[in-house]
Amino acid sequence: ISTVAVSQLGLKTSLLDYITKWMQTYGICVLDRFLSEDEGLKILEEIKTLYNKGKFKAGQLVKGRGGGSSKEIRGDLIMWTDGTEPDCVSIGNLISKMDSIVMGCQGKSSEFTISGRTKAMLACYPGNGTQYVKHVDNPSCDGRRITCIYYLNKNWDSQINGGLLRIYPEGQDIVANIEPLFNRLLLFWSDRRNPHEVFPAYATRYAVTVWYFD
Ligand SMILES: O=C(O)CNC(=O)c1n[nH]c2ccccc2c1=O
Ligand SMILES: [Fe+2]
Repeated sequence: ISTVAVSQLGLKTSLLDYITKWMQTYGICVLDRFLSEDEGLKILEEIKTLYNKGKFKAGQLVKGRGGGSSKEIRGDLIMWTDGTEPDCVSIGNLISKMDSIVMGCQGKSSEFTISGRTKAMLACYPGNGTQYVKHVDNPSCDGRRITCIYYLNKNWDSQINGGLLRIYPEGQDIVANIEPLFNRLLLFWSDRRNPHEVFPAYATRYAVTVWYFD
């Protein structure tokens, strides 16, 4: 995570200023077309391959309507990677580009005092009506400051496929409805300022999440 990476990316400070302003004003920032179409497709292919190899494990098991354990429907499925494995090269590239913008915002606002991050969590909602109930990512000051999610879902339409992310910014009577669109990057403060939920998804829904620590 170096400033050299930022300059190599040729990131104009205007992008970093844009991110900082949105994070300060709304606590949420959406960047569309974050990578090139080709890079996005490579990441999607890597994730599908990993998923089809059965490398994802149950993120949360939810009780089916029957209530009994036999009725458990599969919830979201997840896999952790630091992007250095041979079959995660494009995911590794995504992580370093996420690092470049989050670290690039260092010093632009007191809230961006970032000292590290988690590995990347690859998540798949298998499209059987799986949802993620309203929650706060970091309700207990566990150090996570920023949630950074990259979506990979081509031609997604929440009217048909569900899977909308709805954020309820604390103290505001507005909500943010975010479609999990291909090549879209989302950042938001991980703490109580941003309770959020994922509506039931009726098509396979992929995302890559990294949490940044202060
Ligand atoms: O995919 C989204 O749009 C938002 N996603 C979330 O808020 C979210 N938050 N916390 C998690 C913890 C473990 C496994 C999956 C998750 C998860 O999808
Ligand atoms: Fe979350």
